[in-house]
Amino acid sequence: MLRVAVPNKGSLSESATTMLREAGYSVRRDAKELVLVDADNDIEFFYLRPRDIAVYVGAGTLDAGITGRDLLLDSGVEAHEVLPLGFARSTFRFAGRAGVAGSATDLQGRRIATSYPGLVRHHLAERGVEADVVRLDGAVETSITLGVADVIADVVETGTTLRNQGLVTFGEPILKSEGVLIARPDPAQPDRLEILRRRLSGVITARTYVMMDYDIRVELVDRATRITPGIESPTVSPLHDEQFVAVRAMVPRVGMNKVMDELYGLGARGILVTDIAACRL
Ligand SMILES: Nc1ncnc2c1ncn2[C@@H]1O[C@H](COP(=O)(O)OP(=O)(O)OP(=O)(O)O)[C@@H](O)[C@H]1O
Ligand SMILES: O=P(O)(O)OC[C@H]1O[C@H](OP(=O)(O)OP(=O)(O)O)[C@H](O)[C@@H]1O
Ligand SMILES: [Mg+2]
Repeated sequence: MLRVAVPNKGSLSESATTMLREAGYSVRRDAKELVLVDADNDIEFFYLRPRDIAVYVGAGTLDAGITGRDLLLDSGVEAHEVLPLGFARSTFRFAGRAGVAGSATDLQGRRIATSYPGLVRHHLAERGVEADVVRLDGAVETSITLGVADVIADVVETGTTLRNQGLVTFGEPILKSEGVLIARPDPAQPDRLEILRRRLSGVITARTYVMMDYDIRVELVDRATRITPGIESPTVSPLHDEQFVAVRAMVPRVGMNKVMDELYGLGARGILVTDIAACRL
């Protein structure tokens, strides 16, 4: 049985659970449930604190887990990203009062508050900067007002929290993060892990693409399929009226209306879009 860690709280939790449900796995119904066996799929889920997940996977106690890229790198454990999952997207950045610093190299001897000391120390060490890293659990943005730090390094999504504290980012982003599936470099059950990876990847594809169908005159089918090339190649089927064919192709959800406009302009009719419930490419 594959043993997999799932975030039980925070920004990753709901999206991770939704993705597992869409991938056909059982998910817990009660937030007090910490372990869930999905016997049908030969998998056992452990609901853990997001920060602890990389630790369990790195130690080999669990085969795989869903966590944030920033949390994985901060932990410094020997586990690697198997699949980026596209949710809980954020950047990890330095911030402070306007003008306090322009880049990481201005931070020599300064106090930096963060919940990700491993990530920050590594970033500074790479640049030969020695600074005083102050580890805090959260609400890091307040630490400057309260006088325990000169700058912070924290997760930024919309930037609202920073703005509310009168802070601005500076320097290059330290990291771009999102939810990721992680595993040991030499997983104990590679075949089972691959099934999990493929199922989650299928959910991402099903969310990213729609299925588009339309009818087009035979002589225009080459031009039409250049607009909708599909993944491998579009399906072209004969119609009862031999002057027309039906075309079916996967199209990126983003921009699908533009594609429909172009097809209609070319003469396609009966253009239909349907959601993809699940897929394996
Ligand atoms: N506002 C946010 N937008 C997107 N991702 C976020 C945000 N805040 C945290 N994250 C991501 O969530 C993960 C952190 O997990 P954590 O449990 O600390 O989440 P959290 O939302 O900060 O939880 P908590 O409510 O306990 O503070 C990291 O991968 C981080 O990048
Ligand atoms: O750029 P924004 O959209 O404002 O989001 C970023 C904020 O969200 C997270 O905080 P969270 O709410 O998890 O609180 P925490 O600091 O206690 O973890 C993160 O630590 C930032 O503070
Ligand atoms: Mg938080």
